[in-house]
Amino acid sequence: MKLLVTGGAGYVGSVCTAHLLAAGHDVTVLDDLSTGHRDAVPTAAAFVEGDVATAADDVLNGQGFDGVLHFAARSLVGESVVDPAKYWHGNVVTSVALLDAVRAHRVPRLVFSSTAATYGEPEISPITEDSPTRPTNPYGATKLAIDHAITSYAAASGGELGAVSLRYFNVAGAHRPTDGPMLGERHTTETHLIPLVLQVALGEREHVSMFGDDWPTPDGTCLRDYIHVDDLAAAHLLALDAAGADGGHLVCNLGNGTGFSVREVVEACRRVTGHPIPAIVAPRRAGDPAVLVASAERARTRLGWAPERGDLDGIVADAWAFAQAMRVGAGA
Ligand SMILES: NC(=O)c1ccc[n+]([C@@H]2O[C@H](COP(=O)([O-])OP(=O)(O)OC[C@H]3O[C@@H](n4cnc5c(N)ncnc54)[C@H](O)[C@@H]3O)[C@@H](O)[C@H]2O)c1
Ligand SMILES: O=c1ccn([C@@H]2O[C@H](COP(=O)(O)OP(=O)(O)O[C@H]3O[C@H](CO)[C@@H](O)[C@H](O)[C@H]3O)[C@@H](O)[C@H]2O)c(=O)[nH]1
Repeated sequence: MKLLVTGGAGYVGSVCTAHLLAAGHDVTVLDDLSTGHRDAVPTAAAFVEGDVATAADDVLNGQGFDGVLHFAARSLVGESVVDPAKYWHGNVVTSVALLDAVRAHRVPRLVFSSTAATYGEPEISPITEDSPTRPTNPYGATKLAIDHAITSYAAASGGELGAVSLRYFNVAGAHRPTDGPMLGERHTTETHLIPLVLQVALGEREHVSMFGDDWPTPDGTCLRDYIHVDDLAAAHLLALDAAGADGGHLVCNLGNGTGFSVREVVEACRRVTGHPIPAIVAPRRAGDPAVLVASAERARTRLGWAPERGDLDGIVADAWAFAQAMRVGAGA
């Protein structure tokens, strides 16, 4: 298929681009490099530097694209609380402009990066797609708004547009291609647990802070469902097929269905790196739910997806290999 990948210079988008290319698809990446990296775009992909809000229409015009995978977004929870305009414009306004371009140029498939943050504090665990959606921060609210917009555009298309929203839980790990450099998480402003813990092992920070040890969980630290980025990419390939099948809008969670605590993640990082990784207990982080674990039953039944890389040490080992490769690449 001829595919447009927005945000393909970012963490998840670059790994998915590598998988799409390996599966034989023809990929164009559209990215404004606001948080992404030009050298993360696999060389076999075409690259257009630009803002999705203003450039997507031109890129799609008359080119016969078979599908769009929309990863481009602002995605820092804390930043969304202090600067909501950046999120309502950068995520919602941008995505509506993309939907208009998809409709105008009759692109038949859309796969969207949604998030577990659309659910907010869950009432039951694991979280199914029928759980209440009550986001606790603007980031989650903007992603939920985009999901609603996609539902209405798909419904109004008379079957011309089929869409799948994939609600990722905690994406982690890195991609080891058979050729080319590793692809992984390389955020200038890093807030995610695993890369932060690994920065301690690299000697880039003295300790990791565990945000709260008095949560209602077995060891008092938060539980999250960590999913390997390669498993996530595999789901995108399946979602492309599903989006083309019968129009409409399908929403699927992507996670392993197992929660690991912050303490367990730190211990896994100690095992994998051999570094003692000092950890201190810090106050709770505002907006954090105690437990976020996915039921991915719908992705299994509707997409035929089965994650294969759920082992926490394996996920951390790939993230560690990537972190070390980046350090060597930077001349450290
Ligand atoms: N990483 C996770 O754990 C996680 C979890 C749930 C959902 N998601 C979603 O997955 C997607 C990818 O996340 P990521 O971690 O790879 O983030 P990322 O910041 O690494 O990648 C986002 C990419 O989009 C680009 N971009 C942003 N706004 C743009 C715009 N208006 N026009 C063109 N390019 C633009 C950035 O330059 C970057 O390359 C996001 O939509 C995010 O909300 C991520
Ligand atoms: O220095 C740190 C960083 C994080 N944490 C904790 O580690 C867990 C995971 O945090 P983080 O890696 O920041 O991910 P989340 O806040 O769970 O959010 C991610 O996972 C969500 C789905 O579960 C997605 O919606 C979001 O987009 C994505 O950023 C949380 O309990 C944090 O409180 C710490 O204790 N110390």
